[in-house]
Amino acid sequence: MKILLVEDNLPDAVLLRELLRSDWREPPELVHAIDMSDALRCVQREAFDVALLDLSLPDAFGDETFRRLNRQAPNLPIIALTGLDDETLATELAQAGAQDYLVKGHLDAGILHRAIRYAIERKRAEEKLRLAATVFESTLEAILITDANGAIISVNRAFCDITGYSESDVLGRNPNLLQSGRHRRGFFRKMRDALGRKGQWQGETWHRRKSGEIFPTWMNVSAVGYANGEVSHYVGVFTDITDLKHSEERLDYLAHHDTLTGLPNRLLFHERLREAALHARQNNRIIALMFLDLDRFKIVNDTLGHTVGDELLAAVAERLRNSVRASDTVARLGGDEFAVVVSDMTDGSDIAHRAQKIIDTLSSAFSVGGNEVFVTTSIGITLFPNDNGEWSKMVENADVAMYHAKQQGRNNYQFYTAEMNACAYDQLMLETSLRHALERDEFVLYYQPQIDMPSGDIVGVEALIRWNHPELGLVPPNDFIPLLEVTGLIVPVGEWVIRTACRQVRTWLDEGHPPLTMAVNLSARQFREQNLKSNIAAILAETNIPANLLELEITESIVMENVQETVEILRQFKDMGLKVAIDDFGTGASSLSYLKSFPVDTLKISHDFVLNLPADNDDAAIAKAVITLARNMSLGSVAEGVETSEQMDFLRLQQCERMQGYLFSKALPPEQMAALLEERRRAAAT
Ligand SMILES: Nc1nc2c(ncn2[C@@H]2O[C@@H]3COP(=O)(O)O[C@H]4[C@@H](O)[C@H](n5cnc6c(=O)[nH]c(N)nc65)O[C@@H]4COP(=O)(O)O[C@H]3[C@H]2O)c(=O)[nH]1
Repeated sequence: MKILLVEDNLPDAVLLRELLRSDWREPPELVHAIDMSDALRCVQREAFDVALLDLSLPDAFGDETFRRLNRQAPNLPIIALTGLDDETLATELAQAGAQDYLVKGHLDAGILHRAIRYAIERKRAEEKLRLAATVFESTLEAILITDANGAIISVNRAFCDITGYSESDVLGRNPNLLQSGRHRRGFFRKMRDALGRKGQWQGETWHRRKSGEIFPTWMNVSAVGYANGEVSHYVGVFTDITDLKHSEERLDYLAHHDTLTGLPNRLLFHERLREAALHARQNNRIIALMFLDLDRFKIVNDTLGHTVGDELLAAVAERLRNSVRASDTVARLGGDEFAVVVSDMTDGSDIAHRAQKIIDTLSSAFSVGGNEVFVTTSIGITLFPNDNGEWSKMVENADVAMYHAKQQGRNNYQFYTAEMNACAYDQLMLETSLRHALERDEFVLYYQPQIDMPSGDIVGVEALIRWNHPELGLVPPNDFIPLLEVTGLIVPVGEWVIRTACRQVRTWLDEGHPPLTMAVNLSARQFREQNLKSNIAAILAETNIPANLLELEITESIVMENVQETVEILRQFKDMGLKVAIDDFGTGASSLSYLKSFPVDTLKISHDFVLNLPADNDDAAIAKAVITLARNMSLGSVAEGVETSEQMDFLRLQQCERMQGYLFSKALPPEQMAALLEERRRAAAT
């Protein structure tokens, strides 16, 4: 230990030196200064553990003596020495920072040693406190201290800066005034549990500033306890991590996206594909993966430069993004390779159509860097779960398929399996020619007579479409109606059917035949088409035929799809004066309670039930039930597919009102139907 003794009185100095040397295990090193100037020089030159300072020196007196030395050496513990026992001075000095006040006449070695030890200890403690206070105030982390009950007793400046609350706003209040309301239930319970168990909790929290703004923080809460383990305080320290979050989000975005096109990159693509496959498996859905490679990209890049190449890639990305549904993922896998994940499909029938759409979308010119550039694309397609049990195989399969597409002469798509390729090809061919069928006038309507029972008169006809394909010949409707539905072509074709059928009615009326009901089939899409009613109204006006001669046939399954909407549409038909028949009645699952609310006129018994009449008991029971039901509800009944006189007899016995089938006539082309009507007229006349 090194002590500075500042004493001008030599006998006092000798005495003090004696006292200091006695009883110490290791005698302290003593430096003696005889006045203030000497003392100031000493503290400037070297460091001391403590100073004993006489307050009456030749060049300084009283508290001024202390202040001067303290100013020069603020870290030095100073014990004042004086001959006076002056309480006022002692208090003044203690307030100014002196560690102790000793009266020279009353000193012994023990008192002196104790005073020195305490002075040094106290000074150290004071220093620590001062340091802690400085850290508390100057740190950039917000600090709040609560008592054991959670009432805030202190906050630092950073807390006020970050939260916008002043100290007086929060003193005595609970920290939950910072709560953002953004945490799930249980969050704060977990925090309390951790504090109870470990005395500490840290994690990300959302707080609310005084302004109401919510912000993220990284927070550390510690319980401060007494020796007996009881909690005395809680200390919360948090930093505002808004900026960090932004950079984190930015980094996350960069890690998952391609900077050039803004599309998901390979990493995110894999995540999305995995998610889509998982969802598909759980919900019995199908997903498709398309791999795309631009066919002539390298040439563009090499001849027009990388800047134009980059621009082209960005433009391709944009077109791709616009050609898929928002729920699908378009990703750039690198270079000129892109991928499309088509998710959530009930079947894969439409995927070839989508691939073709992408090819068409990319085939028009791109305007990049002042140039008109054309690119084509080769697409490889694979389906999950069809092609292979594992979704992880999809990338490999799509790659194989894409390679195959390249080999096939580029600008085309190929499925992973050969069967799908063949099927897609046929479908595409059919679809392409279907698109032209209407404008090329290849559709014709055939008419199948409906016979009234028991009179045997023709009271109506059902219009049945045929496609007169230049190479395939007469194509039956079941082969192309589904395709018309998928492509949306059913809407214009359906309109053509209604118009042609109504014109036919007009012609027959004009030719003097008795009015016949014209039954026309409506497909699901047509039935829910917004413009259907206005189109029908326009056609009726145009052909000038009464609405009740037009009977719209809708299958039972269509009717049951959206019952509420169905009732609404049927009511509108009714208001227009149209007739409505439920086709294939008994094959769907319509309940009687629904049937009552449907404003319909006729129930048609499906030929499936007529086929085995009267031998098949089940079919007989169904046919009988439908006819009885129709009669009880004052609806008409029509049996379809009547081929034999046994079938006819059975149905007639059940009082079926109308019949239709090969027994009477097949569906006939217009001229043959006209001839049949003419024949009937002549027969009636004779
Ligand atoms: N085995 C047998 N069959 C008979 C007999 N009598 C008639 N048929 C056939 O049974 C089908 C009756 O039409 P559908 O049940 O409405 O079933 C129709 C209808 O759902 C649909 N369809 C036909 N034309 C159109 C149309 O213009 N628009 C819409 N949306 N669908 C149509 O195509 C389906 C099939 O039509 P088609 O091939 O013309 O077949 C017709 C008809 O030719 C018979 O005695 N025995």
